[in-house]
Amino acid sequence: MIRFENVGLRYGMGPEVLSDLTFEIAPQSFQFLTGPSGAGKTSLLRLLFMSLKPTRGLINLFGRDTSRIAPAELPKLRRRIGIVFQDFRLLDHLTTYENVALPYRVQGWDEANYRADVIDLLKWVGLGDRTHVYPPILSGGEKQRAAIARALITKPEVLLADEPTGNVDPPLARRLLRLFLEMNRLGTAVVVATHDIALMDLVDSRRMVLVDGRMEIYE
Ligand SMILES: Nc1ncnc2c1ncn2[C@@H]1O[C@H](COP(=O)(O)OP(=O)(O)OP(=O)(O)O)[C@@H](O)[C@H]1O
Repeated sequence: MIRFENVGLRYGMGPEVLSDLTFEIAPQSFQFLTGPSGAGKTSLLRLLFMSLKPTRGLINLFGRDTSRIAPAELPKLRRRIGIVFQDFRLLDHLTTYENVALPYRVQGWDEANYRADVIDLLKWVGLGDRTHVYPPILSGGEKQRAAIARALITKPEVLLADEPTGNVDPPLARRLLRLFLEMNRLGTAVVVATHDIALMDLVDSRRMVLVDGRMEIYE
C-alpha cells in the first residue's frame, strides 16, 4: 500500500533529517512511529501525506510513484488518507459537527447521508454534547478528539495521527487508542506517531523507531 525506498529528506540547504528510509506499510496494518523529539516523525507523516517531497529515494503510494503525481490529482488521493495534525487545524468558524462533516461537504454529499454517522462518531469520541460548539470554545483535548473524528469520518484506507493523545488524560488516551484499533479492525491501516511509551505498551504491534533520521523497525 505504501512503500519507501532509500528515502532522504532535507529542508533547504540543511542536513538530512531523514536518511535511507526503506519500509512498507501494509493494508490494514497497525504501527506506532516513535523516536525522540526532533527525530523526524512529523516530517515522515508529511511525506506520507504528500505535503512534502523527498529529496531522494522513491515513495510509492497506492501503487503510484508519488514523484509522478500531478498537483491536480493530490486532493483525490489525499481523500484516501485521514490525518490528525499535531495542531488540529480545525476551522474556527465551523461548529464541531460541521468540522467533522467537512470531508463529506467538500465532496458535495447530501447531509442526510452522513448526519447520523457524524453524530455517532462525535458521541464515540465523547463530544456528543459539544456538536454545536465552535473550536475556540473547546478544550485542547476536545479539539484533539474533533480532529480525530474528522480524520476518521470517511473511513480512510490509511490513518496518520501525529501525537493524537498528547493533550488528553490516560483514560481518554486509552479510549482513543481503542478507537484507532477498532478502525484498524474495520480495515484502515493506522500509523500513530507518539512519545507515549505507556500507550505503546498497551498494544503488541509494530514499532517504527526514528533515531538520528534513520529507522529501526520492531515487528
Ligand atoms: N519546515 C522546516 N524547516 C526546516 N527544518 C525543519 C522544518 N520542519 C522540521 N525541521 C527540522 O527537522 C527535524 C525533524 O523535525 P520533526 O518535526 O519532523 O521531528 P519530530 O520527531 O516530529 O519532533 P517532535 O516529536 O518534537 O514533534 C528537526 O531537526 C526540525 O528542526
